[in-house]
Amino acid sequence: MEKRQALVQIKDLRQYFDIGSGKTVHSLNGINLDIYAGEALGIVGESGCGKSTLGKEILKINQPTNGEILYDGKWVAGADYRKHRLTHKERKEYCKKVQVVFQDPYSSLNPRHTAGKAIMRGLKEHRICLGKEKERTAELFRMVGLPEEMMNRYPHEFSGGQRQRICIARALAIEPELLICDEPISALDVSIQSQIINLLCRLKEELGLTMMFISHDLSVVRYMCDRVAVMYLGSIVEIADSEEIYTNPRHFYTKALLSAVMCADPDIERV
Ligand SMILES: Nc1ncnc2c1ncn2[C@@H]1O[C@H](COP(=O)(O)OP(=O)(O)OP(=O)(O)O)[C@@H](O)[C@H]1O
Repeated sequence: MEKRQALVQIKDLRQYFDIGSGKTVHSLNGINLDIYAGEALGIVGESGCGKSTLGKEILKINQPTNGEILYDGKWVAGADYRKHRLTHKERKEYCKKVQVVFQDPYSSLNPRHTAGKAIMRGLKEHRICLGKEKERTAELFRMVGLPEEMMNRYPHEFSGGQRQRICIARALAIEPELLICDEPISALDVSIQSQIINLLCRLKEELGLTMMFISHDLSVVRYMCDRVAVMYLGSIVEIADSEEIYTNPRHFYTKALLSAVMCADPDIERV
């Protein structure tokens, strides 16, 4: 069978942070990972194992210490950035293809901008629906389950769940191919977490999105994702289809994660 090319190819990615006094944090220790078009890939692992750092590498927020990231077969990020330098246009095109929804919807929104403006800015920046930004914003509001009349409200006038819906609409406004969701429900009230999960599942299907879903909530990942990568101390220790991971975990850390909550071994030196 012909091997399909991944949408995102991550090759030997390392991220070391110099934190002063001669100390270095090894956040990513040689990640090799493929993300396929149309799939929902879960990234799980306990706090501090490098999940968000991995997302930030794909978003080009961090500059990797080693390794590279290819998107659609083309270099987009890596340690060797001098050799591959992206033009402004290429960088902008890439940023359009990959969008993010962060954990805290409140700090993700500018308190001085109405929800409508937050979305219209992105449309204007990327010249999407030129001249019809307002109509498109209203459509995006409806798409995420908010009445369009709410466009003129400010972030503090929304509930946490509604704010996260605005952040999702803002990300989708740019018409991304890959949506990185970094703990999108962990700051929300338990009662509305499932609403946001259902919304993300529906939008993924409707829009044919590829999704990277970062979470420490294993049940949510099982529900949402086709495949799951388990991270431990900056490395991926196991990756498999969701059901396989949950019914037949192979790595000791995956088993531990599933059976209970386990602390990282304090004897393993990270710093
Ligand atoms: N810019 C930075 N400078 C220094 N250290 C950093 C930086 N970013 C991340 N780290 C460190 O890298 C490690 C991994 O952090 P990361 O945020 O990726 O973990 P995580 O798995 O997403 O955790 P959580 O689930 O709590 O969000 C942590 O030890 C963190 O302190």
